[in-house]
Amino acid sequence: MVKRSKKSKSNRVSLKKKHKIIKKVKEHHKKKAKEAKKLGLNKKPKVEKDPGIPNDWPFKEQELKALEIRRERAKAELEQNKAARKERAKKRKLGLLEEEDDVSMKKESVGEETLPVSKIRDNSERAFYKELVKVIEASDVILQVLDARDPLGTRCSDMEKMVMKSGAEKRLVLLLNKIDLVPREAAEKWLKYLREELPTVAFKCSTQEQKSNLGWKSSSKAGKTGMSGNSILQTSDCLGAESLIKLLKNYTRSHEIKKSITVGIIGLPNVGKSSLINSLKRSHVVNVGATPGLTRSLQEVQLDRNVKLLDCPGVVMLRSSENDASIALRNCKRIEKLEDPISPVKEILKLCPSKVLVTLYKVPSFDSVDDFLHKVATVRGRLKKGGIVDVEAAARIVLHDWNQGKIPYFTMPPTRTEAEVSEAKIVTELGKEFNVDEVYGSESSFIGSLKSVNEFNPVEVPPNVPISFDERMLEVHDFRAVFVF
Ligand SMILES: Nc1nc2c(ncn2[C@@H]2O[C@H](COP(=O)(O)OP(=O)(O)OP(=O)(O)O)[C@@H](O)[C@H]2O)c(=O)[nH]1
Repeated sequence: MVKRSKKSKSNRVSLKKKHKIIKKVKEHHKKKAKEAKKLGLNKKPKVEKDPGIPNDWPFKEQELKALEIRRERAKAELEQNKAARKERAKKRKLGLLEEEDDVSMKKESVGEETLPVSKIRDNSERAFYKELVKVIEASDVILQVLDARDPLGTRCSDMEKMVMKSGAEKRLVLLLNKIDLVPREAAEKWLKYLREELPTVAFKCSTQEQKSNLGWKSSSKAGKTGMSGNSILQTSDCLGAESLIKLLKNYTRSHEIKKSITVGIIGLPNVGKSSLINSLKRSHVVNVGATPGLTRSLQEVQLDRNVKLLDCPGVVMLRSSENDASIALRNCKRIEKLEDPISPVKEILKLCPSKVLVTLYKVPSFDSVDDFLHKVATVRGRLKKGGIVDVEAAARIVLHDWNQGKIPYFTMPPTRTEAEVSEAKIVTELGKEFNVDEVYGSESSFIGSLKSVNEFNPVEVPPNVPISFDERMLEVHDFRAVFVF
């Protein structure tokens, strides 16, 4: 055996000693386990076994059958709920289900009497209408946002009447939004036309995605640097914010007694009300999206010490009896909810030269709306099960493009009749309150730098007439009656 040096500090031991230790530890554990067993310490608690139905019970057979039926029923109910959930999720994905429908489902589950879906939608539209009334009531200045592509078609005469009726001290201002989508000639003519009736400002909302620090393009810079039409169209910055704020400040100053004002923002769905608020606030404070009806209730945003903004939902019951397609083309209905998306596309084909659509969708020439949609569906790969082309999906794509400005179009103001000319008056007093000359002067620079018709060849379409509310809603809600809350 190797003798260990007395100086060595190593812990190495001989194998004999190591095995002896292992053996001892094993014996110790064994002894402990034996003792624990004796005391009953490591016994697992016994699970009470279900004795089941005693064999000698006379009704055992019937009871087993009833049990089986109950089990089957519970299983079927689970399956049913699962299928209903799947169906609802599918509908929600397609945008066919509203929150109210969910509410009705919940009510159904607790056994309450439920309303038909159409009635629920009616009620939701009335709720939006009530929000609109609240916004008008609470505001000093009401900004009606119009889509510059079709300002008359996105004007709502009933909303304007509501403002007029709600008080002599309320002021209505028009805001021509999305000017980046129209040629300079149209923007200028529309501004002149609308300014004959009401103070009107031109605007382009910021379309930036970031949460804060949304850009503003100063109107003076746009003019001085001679920004080309191209750069104006490409910039995602907001244009016209300075002029609008100047206009509001002028109004605040002209009413010395009143230091702060509330500005209600109203307009048809999708004209850009929420985008306007975000652009002014320079951050995403309210939700924005290409879906009409995104804003569902009144929202308050404090712009600064003197100005409070109120965002209003745009969906109200609109008179759609004469032409559903025209409502769809004004971007007032959810495209996913349209029962017939093909009719509005038919209208688009009537308005647009086929050359424009062939180039835009990269399809061969077509001879009918069905042919066009078949070709679009094939090019875009919209196929149903079994490889059948999905014409409706193609129609929805075209409608989206129309509403988002991918199919460029614009309108020109109609010539006023003699009666209208005498009616249309520049409300000089109103103009003074807002000091419009100063404001209009500052915005002319960026209007001048918009693209001209020849530069991007948009399609000129006839302007629509202003839209009204559905009479059914007006019957129920007399304006004065609704103002009493
Ligand atoms: N090109 C362009 N698009 C804009 C402009 N302003 C808004 N949009 C787009 O228009 C769509 C609708 O904007 P929203 O601000 O959600 O419209 P809204 O009026 O609040 O809509 P509702 O909530 O349905 O009442 C969005 O896709 C915006 O990006 C603009 O000045 N130019």
